[in-house]
Amino acid sequence: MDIEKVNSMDFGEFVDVFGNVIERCPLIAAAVWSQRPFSNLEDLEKHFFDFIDALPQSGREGILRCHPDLAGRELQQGTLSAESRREQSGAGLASLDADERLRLAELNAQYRARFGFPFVLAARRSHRAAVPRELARRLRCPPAQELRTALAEVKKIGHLRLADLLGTPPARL
Ligand SMILES: NC(=O)NC1=NC(=O)NC1=O
Repeated sequence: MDIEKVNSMDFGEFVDVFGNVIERCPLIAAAVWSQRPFSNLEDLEKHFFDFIDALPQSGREGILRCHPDLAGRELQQGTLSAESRREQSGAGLASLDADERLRLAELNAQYRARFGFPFVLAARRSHRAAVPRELARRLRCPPAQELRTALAEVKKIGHLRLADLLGTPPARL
């Protein structure tokens, strides 16, 4: 899809296509639409990211809270968004054994209890062995730093989803 096609979209089509670039946050696409025309993918992506960066802390934390856990209940129940299911399965998280799943659930619960939002990581840039290791490492970070780290992961996920939608190779993040 080229940027001219994006710029020609009406509101409904734009939100249909880009509404889940940031997981379960169609509001962001709904807001970014009014910034058209976009000069290219980078410009479109910048508007998504600028919207996130301009939110108050409660809004940025809210974006994180819209993310399903990695290898969590939603993956088991098949209620993930298509994008999340592809990303989590691609990282091998759908084929964890019971012990691995339990360990991740425990770490996710500790993380959420400490920070008040779920652990978010760009699964396509990770793999099943690295997830618990990265979660355990980040669990020890100061909250302000961890909020920044988690949002950087949201942007990596958003970048990869936008690159898929526009058919452009993703940057090496
Ligand atoms: N909590 C998460 O990190 N969730 C996710 N990361 C991804 O890359 N896809 C997800 O659903």
